[in-house]
Amino acid sequence: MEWLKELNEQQKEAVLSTEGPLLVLAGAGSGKTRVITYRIAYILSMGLADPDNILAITFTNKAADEMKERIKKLVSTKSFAEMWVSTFHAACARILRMEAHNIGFSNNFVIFDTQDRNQILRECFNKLNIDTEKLDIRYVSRLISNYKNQLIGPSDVSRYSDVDARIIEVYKLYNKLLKEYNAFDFDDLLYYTVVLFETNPDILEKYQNKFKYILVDEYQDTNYAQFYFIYLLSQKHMNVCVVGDDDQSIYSFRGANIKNILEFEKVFSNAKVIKLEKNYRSTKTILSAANEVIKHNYYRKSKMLWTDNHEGEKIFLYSAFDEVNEAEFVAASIKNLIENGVLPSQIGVLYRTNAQSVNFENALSAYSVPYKVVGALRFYERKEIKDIIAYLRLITNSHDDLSLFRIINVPRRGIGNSTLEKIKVLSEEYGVSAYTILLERAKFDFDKKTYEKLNSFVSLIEDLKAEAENLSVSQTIKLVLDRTGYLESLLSSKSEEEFQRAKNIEQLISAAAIFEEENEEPTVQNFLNSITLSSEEEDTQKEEKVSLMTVHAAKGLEFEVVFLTGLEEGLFPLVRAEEALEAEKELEEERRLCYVAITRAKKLLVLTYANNRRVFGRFSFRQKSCFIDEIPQKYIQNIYGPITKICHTLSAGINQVDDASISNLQVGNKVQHGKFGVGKVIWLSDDMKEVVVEFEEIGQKRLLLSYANLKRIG
Ligand SMILES: Nc1ncnc2c1ncn2[C@@H]1O[C@H](COP(=O)(O)OP(=O)(O)OP(=O)(O)O)[C@@H](O)[C@H]1O
Ligand SMILES: [Mg+2]
Repeated sequence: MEWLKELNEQQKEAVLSTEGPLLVLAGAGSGKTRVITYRIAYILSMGLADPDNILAITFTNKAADEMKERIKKLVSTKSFAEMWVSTFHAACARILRMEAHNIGFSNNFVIFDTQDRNQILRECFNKLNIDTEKLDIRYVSRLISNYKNQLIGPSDVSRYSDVDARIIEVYKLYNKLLKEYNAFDFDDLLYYTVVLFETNPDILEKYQNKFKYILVDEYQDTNYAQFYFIYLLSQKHMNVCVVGDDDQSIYSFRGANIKNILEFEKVFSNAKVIKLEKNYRSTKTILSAANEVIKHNYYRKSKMLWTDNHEGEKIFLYSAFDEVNEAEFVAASIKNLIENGVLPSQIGVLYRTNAQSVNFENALSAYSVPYKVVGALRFYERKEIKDIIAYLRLITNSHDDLSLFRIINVPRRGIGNSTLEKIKVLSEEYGVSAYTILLERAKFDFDKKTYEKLNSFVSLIEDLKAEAENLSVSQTIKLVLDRTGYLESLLSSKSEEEFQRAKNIEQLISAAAIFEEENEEPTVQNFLNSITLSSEEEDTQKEEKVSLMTVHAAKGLEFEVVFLTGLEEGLFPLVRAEEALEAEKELEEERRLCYVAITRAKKLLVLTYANNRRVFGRFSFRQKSCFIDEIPQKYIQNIYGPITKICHTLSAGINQVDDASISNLQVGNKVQHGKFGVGKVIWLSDDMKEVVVEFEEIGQKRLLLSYANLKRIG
């Protein structure tokens, strides 16, 4: 285990203290995620447990994949597929796939996403004759979600809060419908897993025995249901290790409860607590700025965080005329950084709200900079993809009415609204699924024409069901496309939009093929499971692209260069400082968000704000964010144009060379660059900061060594 040397003393202690409850409470970039990764590797290497005895929880699916990859690099010859490294949701879905029949669902349930949920809620409002003008669906949606996160069922609500009786009615009906559809929403996955454990002690015991070691990353953002899930599971072996940072708790609006981390020692008596104080990620300047900002929060455990890293460049501050100019500045600067060898994937553009992305998208396109918007326009939420998925869902679970109504007339089959209404009414009257009504269609008085149409729809679905049994996921999708004429109807249209849709479907088939390769049990059902869970974040592409994302989505990530944008009062912080007396807690959460944002940057942090911004199409005058003023002036350098013009300043600030293979680079070495390909070093500056490479394809380029991510290959 040579790699234990890659840990400092405190990290090593956290990795080696495998038995008993452990809390690692530490600031950003101090190696918490590394501790979890190495701890798993250590447990496996020491033979303390098999991969299937481990449950590790990460905040996103992407983080789970990365963690698995890293563990594989540290330990070899183990059956990794058995190891549970996933989000809470995915872990619960996996348990319910095997156990849901114990609580009145069937194991082939479907998972409804947020859109599905709102549609079902609309249905509930209709049925209960509630006016959506008077009661906001999104409000009720959030409320129900909050209840579930706190493990409060419909019949318990009135005990906990003084809530409108209609909301309780909606909650009850909503749950009833989901059960009829044999579906869970995201919150249900946790809620019902806990219900399962509480009502079936033998099943709980089975999983308690199985998971000898439990590890949770980003513990500060767990909600009550998640805490309780971990609590129940860990009661047998008590080997539960959680890592987190109270300063980075940013999901309270989704029910996350910071108490979980602050009271860990109370709940798990004898818990060991380890603090990590050394930051490995950021320059001294960036870390100091982050420390200064977070110091303004009153409700926090004070922490020390220091770094051995270089002073680094000052933090750049750009004051833009308006949001268009801000985006232009960011795009021009990025273009220049990339030309100087910074990999696009090492650049992050962060903003407070999703709506801000559009300006950056436009500007980056204009500068031909490749980018991806992380977390927005989710692939699996596009219409055509949802249509095909609805077919797959219906094939695996014909009681899924939501999917049935989605596609019964897609592509058009001439089944009119009045027929659909009639089917709905009948299914309610008889208390069966809509598909059952279709199967029994002869018993009801559909007119002849409609009857024929229903006939052919049912035989289509029945044929698909029968044939799909022996097919892989991608083959099943192709079968659906073929039999329904879905793709044909898109391709026959000449519009660009339809063409794009066809392209997206192609991508879905590729995604299915990848799924088949990577999974042990690549059934259609497992595929559906995995995509519904990953659609909350989208990052299937691994190409070289600049990342645009909200600060929330950036949690746990790191970039060489971070642009933190829209730093204006009323935007970031989203609450106004002067209203902060009552909104004190909200302002503190905004400040934690700002702390998360700043600490994503390794070498360079660029802050921007606009003096004018169009809000609902109208120009409004903006004031710069109070957070900017919380960073001492000595760390800040105002700049007045794109980073282009001051590239040499930038290079002067970057005197750190990361990669050992590059640190003793010499003229004549062969190197590889992410974008420019293979080349030969023909000049090196005395201070080893700059290098000129003769690339085979594009000729000479002058690069900043610490940014260029060159790999020596000869
Ligand atoms: N002992 C170490 N030696 C060298 N590099 C380290 C060490 N520990 C952590 N790092 C590096 O520091 C960076 C931050 O580590 P990591 O992401 O684990 O921190 P974290 O505490 O989880 O951060 P966050 O709070 O943002 O989630 C990573 O690039 C990691 O590889
Ligand atoms: Mg982390």
